[in-house]
Amino acid sequence: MAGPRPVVLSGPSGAGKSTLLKKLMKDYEGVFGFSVSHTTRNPRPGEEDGKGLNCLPMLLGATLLPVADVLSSESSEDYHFVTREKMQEGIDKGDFIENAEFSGNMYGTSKQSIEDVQAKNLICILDVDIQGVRNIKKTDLNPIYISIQPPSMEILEKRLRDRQTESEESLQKRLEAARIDMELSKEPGVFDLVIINDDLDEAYEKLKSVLSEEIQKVQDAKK
Ligand SMILES: Nc1ncnc2c1ncn2[C@@H]1O[C@H](COP(=O)(O)OP(=O)(O)OP(=O)(O)O)[C@@H](O)[C@H]1O
Ligand SMILES: Nc1nc2c(ncn2[C@@H]2O[C@H](COP(=O)(O)O)[C@@H](O)[C@H]2O)c(=O)[nH]1
Repeated sequence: MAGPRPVVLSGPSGAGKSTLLKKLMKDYEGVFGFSVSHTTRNPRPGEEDGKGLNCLPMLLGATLLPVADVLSSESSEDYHFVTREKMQEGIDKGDFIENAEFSGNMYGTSKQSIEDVQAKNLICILDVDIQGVRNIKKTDLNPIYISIQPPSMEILEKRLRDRQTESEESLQKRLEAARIDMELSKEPGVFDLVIINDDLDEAYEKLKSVLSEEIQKVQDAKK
């Protein structure tokens, strides 16, 4: 039997992808698994190497962190943090389904990260930029494509500044990429759904609604 369809979440940095994802994974434990990407960017405070929310029970078991502490952390979906050399080596070997340069760093989805989630029959979530969306469209992954967009550039900038994770240089690069992303997301047929993340609860309801069929499949399979 075919497993649940994967989900690609895309949209400008700071639009709220991780925030929505964190809620989803908390509300539907054992339904979703995060595809942990590789990146050459430096870890932010609190980010751990190789941690995805699908690893939450293991993480809690290993470190006895209270669930609330883990779920309230800014980073819900950390990366495999690697050097450029290591990343390029993996790309050359064909280990990645897609990879891209974003804001001065390399990012990529390894085939292994998707297989790890799909082996557990979970809905595999990929958080990728617009280049990732384009490249995944050339594969046979067949995900549901969802774009999370901010209400405006001004609000996006405020959210990114308030998050306090970026240097001014990185912030400016992300805003530039956001302008392109916001234009491309308007192209018909690129995304199955574009959600404007203004009111968080409303955006979350829309996200849950578009995923309800796949959620049901996983829940039924567990019965
Ligand atoms: N609807 C909302 N209203 C107000 N603030 C929000 C909303 N959604 C998210 N935020 C805040 O905006 C900031 C950016 O959100 P988040 O980190 O989830 O973005 P992101 O799309 O995952 O970014 P990145 O791609 O850089 O990881 C966070 O500090 C978050 O708390
Ligand atoms: N093409 C890919 N894009 C990715 C991947 N993992 C994350 N991303 C995107 O990068 C930016 C910045 O992320 P941040 O964690 O540094 O804020 C964001 O838009 C993500 O969607 C990936 O594997 N491939």
